[in-house]
Amino acid sequence: MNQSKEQRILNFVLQNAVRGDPCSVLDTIDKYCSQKEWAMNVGDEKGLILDKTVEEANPSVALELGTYCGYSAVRIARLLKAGAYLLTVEFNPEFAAIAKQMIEFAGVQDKVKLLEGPSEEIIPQLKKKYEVDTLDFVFLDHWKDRYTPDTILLQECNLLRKGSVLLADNIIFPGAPEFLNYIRNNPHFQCTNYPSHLEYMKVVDAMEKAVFLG
Ligand SMILES: Nc1ncnc2c1ncn2CCCCCNC(=O)c1cc(-c2ccc(F)cc2)cc(O)c1O
Ligand SMILES: [Mg+2]
Repeated sequence: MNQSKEQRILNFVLQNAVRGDPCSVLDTIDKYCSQKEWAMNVGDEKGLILDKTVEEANPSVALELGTYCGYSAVRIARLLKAGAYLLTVEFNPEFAAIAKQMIEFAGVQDKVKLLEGPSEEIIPQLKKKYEVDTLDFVFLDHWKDRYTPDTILLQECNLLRKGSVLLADNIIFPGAPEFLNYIRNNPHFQCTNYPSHLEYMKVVDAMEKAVFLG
């Protein structure tokens, strides 16, 4: 059976990146996806915005919705302080299997917990099953029409605290207009827009940061 694109990306990393070196894994994925096959990793340009937001938040507990091949999980985990960890949620079992191998090859597996399933099922389990108190940082990069319901669900489950930082990908392309309207008109969030481009393309995109005010 011929390989999936995600399997080809992983194989290119296994053959060309340096095991245990997260930056080499990120650079190798970016090289493959900009030169050979486009894929929906956050990429190098928006990745810099993600880096700065994570460094500023300096989270003890981070959540990612939408793991895909693990590019942003590696990107976030490499910046986490000792004892801090990332929970990343992936709906698609094939993607989750690829991401698991990518995260292990990069050597960040001790900082990352990969949870398989739909976000709407996993989020309500975070406190009891995964022993989360509150989330310091949340990266939204899954189905764009899940950004709003899952942000509401995070609040309903008391998973946000004063100062929790949300960062959403693809605000312009593919777009999350309903989320933008919700979050920018919500007095409990302080929003900042970061103009950028769609990964590996000249197409305009943006990220939106939303700090929970309690
Ligand atoms: N735990 C969970 N719960 C619910 N859904 C879940 C999930 N875990 C995963 N998913 C399912 C999300 C599948 C991927 C989401 N991301 C995207 O759909 C996405 C698409 C593009 C794109 C751009 C231009 C194009 F021409 C085509 C596509 C770019 C991006 O940066 C994207 O993040
Ligand atoms: Mg994205």
